[in-house]
Amino acid sequence: MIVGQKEKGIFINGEWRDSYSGTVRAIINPATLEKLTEISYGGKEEALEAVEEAKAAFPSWSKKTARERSTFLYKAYEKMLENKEQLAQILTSEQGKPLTEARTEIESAASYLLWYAEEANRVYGEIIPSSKVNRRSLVIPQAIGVIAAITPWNFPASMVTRKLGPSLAAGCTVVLKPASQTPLTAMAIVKIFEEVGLPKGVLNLVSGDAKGVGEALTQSPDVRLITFTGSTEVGRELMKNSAQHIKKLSLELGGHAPILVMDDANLENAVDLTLASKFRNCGQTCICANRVYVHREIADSFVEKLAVKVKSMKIGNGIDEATVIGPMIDRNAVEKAAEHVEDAVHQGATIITGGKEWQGNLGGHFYEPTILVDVNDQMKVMNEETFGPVLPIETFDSIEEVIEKANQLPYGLAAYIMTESTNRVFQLSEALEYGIIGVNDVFPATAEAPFGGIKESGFGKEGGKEGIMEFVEMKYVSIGMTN
Ligand SMILES: NC(=O)C1=CN([C@@H]2O[C@H](COP(=O)(O)OP(=O)(O)OC[C@H]3O[C@@H](n4cnc5c(N)ncnc54)[C@H](O)[C@@H]3O)[C@@H](O)[C@H]2O)C=CC1
Ligand SMILES: O=C(O)[C@H](O)CS(=O)(=O)O
Repeated sequence: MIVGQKEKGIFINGEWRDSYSGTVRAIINPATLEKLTEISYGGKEEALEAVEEAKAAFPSWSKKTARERSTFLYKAYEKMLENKEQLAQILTSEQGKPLTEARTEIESAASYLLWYAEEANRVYGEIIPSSKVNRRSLVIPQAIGVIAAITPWNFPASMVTRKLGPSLAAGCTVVLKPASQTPLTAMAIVKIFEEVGLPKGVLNLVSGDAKGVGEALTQSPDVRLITFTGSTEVGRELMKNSAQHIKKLSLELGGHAPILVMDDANLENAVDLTLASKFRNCGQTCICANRVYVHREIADSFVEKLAVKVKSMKIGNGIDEATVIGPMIDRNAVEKAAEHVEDAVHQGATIITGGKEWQGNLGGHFYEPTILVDVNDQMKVMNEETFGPVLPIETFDSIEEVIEKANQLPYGLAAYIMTESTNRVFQLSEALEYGIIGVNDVFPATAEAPFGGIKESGFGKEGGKEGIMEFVEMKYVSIGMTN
């Protein structure tokens, strides 16, 4: 589904708006480079106005009962599923992922609204048994206030609802800034909340210049928390700029996930899971495998089986139901993947398959799915997040060696273990320095579980009972009893 010739990418206090400057931004299909539409595109001025309206809406929204807030989330959940196909078409058109993946993302995104429609009603306070006979001690949960949500282009639906679900459920009001490459999906989700009657000012959207909008959101004392998903570099900048007002943050940043294929792994399963992890969304996910360590004794068989499957994957326009590998988001992304391959080959790596831009006739940003062997730990692909369809495979001999290698980077988002040994499950899960561990599973993200990284992959949780507590202050009330 292609949207109209011009859309409004700014929604403030219940009104879709043009930008003050009249600026518009073209939204491009990464598979064909065709212009989908143009949207009004704001900046600092629009962001500050959105914060003002969110602040004005906060008292009434936060004073609604949890059940009342929950109802809006549940209705939005139902509407997302009713409009799944249209939302998936919009998502694929602007982001590029295969339609099959886009449909799955819409379902996943909706599940976060359902989960927090339920969790809204389970944010409990506490009465603490007092140590003094004439004092009562209470802890009461309260919404933090106005929050800013800044989201990336790789999951334009689920990254939005992972933040809207818990923040709205907690009673916060929101200013949302979607990625400039993929605003249409976020706009469609905001339209759903508008259709279910979310009060004006509770949810505001500002598509616009990242620096200007970012500056407004970090420097406004009225924004009490920024929830951000994106690169570690931008996360670092947001931390610095938020220090002035001691602003709370929740940061889902970059990753460099290792897959550890142990000698006792179910080999067929390990091959299938590695393929699925690495090449989902053309490798443009923060928790996809960025490197594989495979035990030396099974390495040749693992690489051979994997290569056969990689070579069979259909590359093309995501809107084509048969497509498995869609385009990358932009030219820079293709060049980063190519740079990692060129650097690895220069340092002695061997290309088993891929290793070049796809020469299809679609005109977009395509890179062939690539497997590298004979790699070493000095290569860029083994140290920098590739965020593309390139998989370096290194062998190891001992469990001690592979733990050391897996933990040697500053990232700590997700790691995966392929083993049939219960002992190894616990030995490795406890030794690996990551916020998320998948054991014979490479799709750990789910609404009922806390998703988040450690080290330079950020902090804070999205999903689970923990996810809503990011948006709640636990206030201690001490009451003296008069005799
Ligand atoms: N941990 C996670 O879940 C995810 C991490 N990432 C990481 O992000 C990178 C690629 O995704 P991108 O969207 O290009 O990341 P990015 O960090 O450049 O952009 C993410 C969002 O931040 C905004 N932004 C950029 N500079 C900003 C600033 N100075 N102030 C405020 N907002 C700003 C962008 O417009 C976008 O909305 C990769 O390194 C990837 O690993 C991306 C998606 C998910
Ligand atoms: O940003 C991402 O890569 C997502 O977090 C991946 S997932 O959690 O949706 O699987």
